[in-house]
Amino acid sequence: MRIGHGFDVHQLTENRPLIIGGIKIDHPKGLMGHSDADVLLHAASDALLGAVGKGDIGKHFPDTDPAYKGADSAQLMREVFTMVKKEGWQLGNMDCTILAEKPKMAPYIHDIRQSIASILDADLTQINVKATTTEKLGFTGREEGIAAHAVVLLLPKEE
Ligand SMILES: Nc1ccn([C@@H]2O[C@H](COP(=O)(O)O)[C@@H](O)[C@H]2O)c(=O)n1
Ligand SMILES: C[C@@]1(CO)OP(=O)(O)OP(=O)(O)OC[C@H]1O
Repeated sequence: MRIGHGFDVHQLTENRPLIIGGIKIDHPKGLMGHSDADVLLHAASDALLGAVGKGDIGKHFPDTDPAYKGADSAQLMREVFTMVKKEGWQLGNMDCTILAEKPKMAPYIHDIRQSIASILDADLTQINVKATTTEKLGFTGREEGIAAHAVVLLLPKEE
């Protein structure tokens, strides 16, 4: 088995949609980035790449490449998971944490889990997503940005 961890941060800004885990969230600000800035899918993709020793998404989809301007992070994660499967691995489970003072993520958690499960061709029970504030402390507490962590366990693919 293999384990991987991913972490990502994006700055909150006006005039951008807020997309987390492939789901559009109702909020006056969105995340800034070269792609759609989906902080959770970036952390999850990095966890998958970490587990198979293949670097991070910035290495595979550089933020200097115009091809990835406005990119759909769900599509990038599908490509990452294809690499994982080619290496002979299947998903065991994934656990994610979103760090955000606002908005309240609870109403979106089920949809986000479903969205990640669909990208990874997984059962809902293999994907856990949770959120925490940082009690108004730090850049997330000041609502300057949102961060996400993800941990993944991979198992050898059955023949
Ligand atoms: N953006 C967030 C942050 C937290 N939650 C939920 O609220 C609970 C309490 O958060 P604390 O930071 O005070 O521990 C947390 O366990 C989450 O269920 C949320 O939905 N959205
Ligand atoms: C997703 C990519 C795509 O160019 O760009 P960003 O949206 O800037 O995201 P980040 O996590 O800063 O870097 C990873 C890049 O691969």
